[in-house]
Amino acid sequence: MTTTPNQACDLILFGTKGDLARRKLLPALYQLEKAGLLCEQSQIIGVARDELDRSSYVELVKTNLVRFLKKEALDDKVWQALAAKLHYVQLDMTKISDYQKLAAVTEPNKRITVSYFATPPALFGDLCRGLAEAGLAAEPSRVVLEKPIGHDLASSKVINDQVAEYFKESQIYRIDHYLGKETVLNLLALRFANAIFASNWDHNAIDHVQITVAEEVGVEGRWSYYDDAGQMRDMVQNHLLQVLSLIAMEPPARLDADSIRDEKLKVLKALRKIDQSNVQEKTVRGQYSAGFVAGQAAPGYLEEEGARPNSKTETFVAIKVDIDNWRWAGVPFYLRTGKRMPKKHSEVVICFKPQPHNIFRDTYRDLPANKLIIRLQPDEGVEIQMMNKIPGLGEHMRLQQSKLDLSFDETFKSQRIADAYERLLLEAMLGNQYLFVRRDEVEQAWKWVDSILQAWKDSNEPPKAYQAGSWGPVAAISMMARDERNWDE
Ligand SMILES: NC(=O)C1=CN([C@@H]2O[C@H](COP(=O)(O)OP(=O)(O)OC[C@H]3O[C@@H](n4cnc5c(N)ncnc54)[C@H](OP(=O)(O)O)[C@@H]3O)[C@@H](O)[C@H]2O)C=CC1
Ligand SMILES: O=C1O[C@H](COP(=O)(O)O)[C@@H](O)[C@H](O)[C@H]1O
Repeated sequence: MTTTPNQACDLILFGTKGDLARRKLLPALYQLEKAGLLCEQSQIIGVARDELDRSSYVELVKTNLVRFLKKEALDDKVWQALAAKLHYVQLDMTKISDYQKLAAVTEPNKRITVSYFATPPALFGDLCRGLAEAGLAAEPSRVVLEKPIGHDLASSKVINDQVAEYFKESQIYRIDHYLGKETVLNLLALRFANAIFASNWDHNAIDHVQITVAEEVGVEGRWSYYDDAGQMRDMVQNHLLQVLSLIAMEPPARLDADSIRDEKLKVLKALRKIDQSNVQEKTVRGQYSAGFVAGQAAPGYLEEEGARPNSKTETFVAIKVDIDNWRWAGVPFYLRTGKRMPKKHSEVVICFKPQPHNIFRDTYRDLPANKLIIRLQPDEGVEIQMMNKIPGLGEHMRLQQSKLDLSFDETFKSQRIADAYERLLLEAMLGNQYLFVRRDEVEQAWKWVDSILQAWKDSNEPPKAYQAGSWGPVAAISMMARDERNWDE
């Protein structure tokens, strides 16, 4: 796998004035420049509808960077190097003839064209056709597609077909930004570079798994997009199922894109169907009402800016997932994700089975089982909860639950944790597909999710209310309690 920026690219940022480009992509490119990871000959070509000359675009990018570079001032030397790579092309993405304008700045014989679609997916078909007509679709050019790839299986197939008309699968990079997160990538290291876990990673040793992705934010001014999507499409169909797949997959033969993606796909195919017959037992959907988050009053979902009264869109989902294969027989994976929860907090908890025989039973009737806690964000790290003897004479074997805590901050002090988009942009420019999602994965995930969405629709039940600043509806706690378990908090 290549790890140095030895390929010169024409990186075309379609939607360069949009929210994603401003908040994430341009700051990520700045960080790559700062780390010396952009090839000197590369160009970054912003594309939008507005008439702008190059210097106005450069100024605009600078203003954005000053605003969105977290906790750091713009370094003039880095900025100059980045600014030298910037170009701007005005075009209407729905007008195929407009794409010829790209010919003035791109040079596919000299640099690999990497087109990043930071636009609504409804434009992907036009974008592909436009690029093809401008001679920018032939190999080795690549396209990077932002989520959502569709609204359900059928619409996702339409988008994938439109793209496939002009680009081969090996040219297509579907973003799931969770795959670019340091801690999500570390799941591969944790599982496959440590024999201690490899031999304990199945139904013999593990009782159940919990995956929590809690967000403190609400819908952040995106009500109309979000109301159409809901937390299931926005977070579960992509991010949570990708994390679940990495936790549950069989060891891939190699660290290459298709070896990993083949194994993830097998997990997705093994997910037990949830439909009308079991949706009540296996899922909880919630919607936040007004409350307090981090000490601040927070409006309910229906009082957010742009809200439509009576919306039944869910902002919280909990699901008990069964994976019908040999490794995970009888080991439920509990997923939960929601907006306006008490804090931003994402973790995977591997809850091991208790000891088969308790020699401390005279003093400790139930010994707490071991837990492996993988903190995805913030406060990234890995923790093992285990029992220890409290040092001391006299008293007979007093035990205490203690933890081995590997905090990334502490352990890798001098290492900055890169934002997911930095890694993903870099890998796309280098041509490494292993952190991007293959078409069959996306479609399999939709197939599973569609069945739940249909069952919810058929049941016509409104989502259960939970107060902003809480951990979701009581029903999510009851779902665990029915199995005599509880969420790790
Ligand atoms: N924002 C985020 O945090 C995330 C976004 N995404 C996805 O990324 C994509 C972009 O999102 P976001 O940046 O928020 O969206 P925005 O609406 O903020 O930006 C979309 C951009 O596309 C441009 N555009 C739309 N139609 C045309 C057209 N016909 N011709 C030329 N330009 C056009 C818009 O230009 P103009 O300025 O002229 O309107 C705008 O700059 C979406 O698919 C979204 O779901 C995914 C994850 C997170
Ligand atoms: O894709 C999305 O992700 C964000 C959460 O991302 P994170 O990196 O902050 O965990 C979510 O807020 C957004 O609604 C969704 O579209």
